[in-house]
Amino acid sequence: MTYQKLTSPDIESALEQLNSNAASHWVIEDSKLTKTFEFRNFQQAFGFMTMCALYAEKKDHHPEWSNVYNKVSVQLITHYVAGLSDKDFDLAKQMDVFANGA
Ligand SMILES: C[C@H](O)[C@H](O)[C@H]1CNC2=NC(N)=NC(=O)C2=N1
Repeated sequence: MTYQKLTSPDIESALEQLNSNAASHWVIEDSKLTKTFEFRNFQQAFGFMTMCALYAEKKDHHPEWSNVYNKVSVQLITHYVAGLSDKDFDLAKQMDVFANGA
């Protein structure tokens, strides 16, 4: 996994692939890969965040996010390249896996 900045066409195809998975609605906002996850309650939301946090630390790639009760708003960007990289799409995909299992 590299810190290579993705070009616009790269991002388009990576986004299409990511959103082809069930119930996934990632969008690009302010050049960041974003999604708001909604859970049954705070416990489910925080469980999701815990799993993501451990994964993010292992991968050394961290989300910008905020939580209000059952909602977790996520913004992914690779600061190192001031844009998106494969690392953002890898983390997004894994977040979808954790959310569906929550
Ligand atoms: C030193 C360390 O590898 C870097 O600061 C990592 C840590 N986590 C990171 N997370 C994100 N989202 N972008 C980065 O550029 C980044 N850089």
